[in-house]
Amino acid sequence: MNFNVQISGASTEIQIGESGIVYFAGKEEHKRAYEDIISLEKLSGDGKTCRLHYIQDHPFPNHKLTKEYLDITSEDNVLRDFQETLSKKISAVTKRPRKLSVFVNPIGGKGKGKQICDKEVVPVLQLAGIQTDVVVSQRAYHFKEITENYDFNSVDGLIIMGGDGTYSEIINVLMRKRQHEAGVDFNSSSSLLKTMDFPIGVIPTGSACGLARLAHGVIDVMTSVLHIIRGRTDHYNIVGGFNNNKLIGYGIICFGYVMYADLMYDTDVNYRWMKTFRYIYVPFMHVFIKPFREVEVEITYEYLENKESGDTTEEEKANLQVTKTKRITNVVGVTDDLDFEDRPYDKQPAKKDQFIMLDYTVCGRWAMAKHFANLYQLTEEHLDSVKHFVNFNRIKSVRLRATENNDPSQREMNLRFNLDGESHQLETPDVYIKLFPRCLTLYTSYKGSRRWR
Ligand SMILES: Nc1ncnc2c1ncn2[C@@H]1O[C@H](COP(=O)(O)OP(=O)(O)OP(=O)(O)O)[C@@H](O)[C@H]1O
Repeated sequence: MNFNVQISGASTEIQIGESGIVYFAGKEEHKRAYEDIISLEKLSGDGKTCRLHYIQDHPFPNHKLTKEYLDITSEDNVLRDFQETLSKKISAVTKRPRKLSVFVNPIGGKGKGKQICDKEVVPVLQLAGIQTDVVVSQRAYHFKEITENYDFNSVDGLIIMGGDGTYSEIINVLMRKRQHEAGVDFNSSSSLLKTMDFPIGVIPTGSACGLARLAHGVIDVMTSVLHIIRGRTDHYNIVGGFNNNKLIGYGIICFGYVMYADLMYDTDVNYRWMKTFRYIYVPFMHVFIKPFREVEVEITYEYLENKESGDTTEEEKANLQVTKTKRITNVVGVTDDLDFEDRPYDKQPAKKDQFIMLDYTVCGRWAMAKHFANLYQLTEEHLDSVKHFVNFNRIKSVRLRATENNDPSQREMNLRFNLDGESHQLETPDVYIKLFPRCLTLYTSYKGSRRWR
């Protein structure tokens, strides 16, 4: 089926294909997939001018998606038929959600979450024919309560607007609910978790939005909205933190122990009075002023079984677990097997179900500061250069147990553990972190490298 229209005053034909439309604008042929067509909006009262809103991909280097438009004129009945045909194709060919709940943290980041929701998010979703139910939190941890009680059966998915703290708070409730409904004992680290199929869209309006970057390759509100409109989904890892045979929580982006946990605790509790200046002062204090705290731990890394070989012996399996006792100053882990910046993306090995963890032994202050500055880029070359104090592993679980050979006055501190920026107090200084691969479903069509910058 074809439609005769004018684009920029020139007559042309829009062809309706299986997966998208094809038309000429000037001498150039354009193809637009149905998932990239936001809508055809009527511009003039007589119905003879319409605006085709569509999604434009900018894959490299910024990975952004932008919202563009094209004005089309024709007879009103032609444009009406074209509009109807497009709507039917979009419903039939794409997985565009029909209704979404939008949970907004109004104080995250620069405190603009609600304005961004009203001005940039909801209008574009409406243009794409997606209904929304906007819920704004009134206080800290309000989303825990809201998520417990909200009827998610009435929507196709959930959008979360905020930072990692908000994503983590809500996803933790949803993951527990999902396991509870399926009769899975989530407090047992050996339970096989049920994947959370209910799709979530993350829109970055907080100060740290690692999950949005991982899912979309960029921190950009419009890019996230347009990924949601495309309706495609992908699976992401989570880690479970366990202590004393209980689940502490699920981590969606990172975890930390010793320096990282102390630093986050100071930011949250001891130096909150400094307001935003604490985000500069507390890291500075931990790297340049406070003595590095050493904790002796028994640390058990569990490596991924070599699936390719198929016939792994019992001895080889046992060797996939390595236990060491060492004095560490810091532990930082992320939920994914991130890509290295200095390795071309197409040369990266296929993604495996494992996560990256760094543990540190004592080093000089400048070495640590330089390392943190370089870590942001995550290059193999850099990690090779700091091997003398940073131990890098790709693992599927880790157990960290502070031994009895530690200063008793630091016992309380050794009970601090951090998941996604949230401070937790352990009951015993013994934490087990396990990867649950691809348990989270996020709206995204991004296929590029997974990085933290
Ligand atoms: N209306 C609210 N008032 C106060 N706190 C809230 C409100 N809504 C959510 N919160 C809390 O805000 C915290 C931080 O949110 P989030 O991480 O999304 O934003 P952020 O700007 O990245 O935060 P942070 O400054 O902690 O990095 C969450 O723990 C959440 O419980």
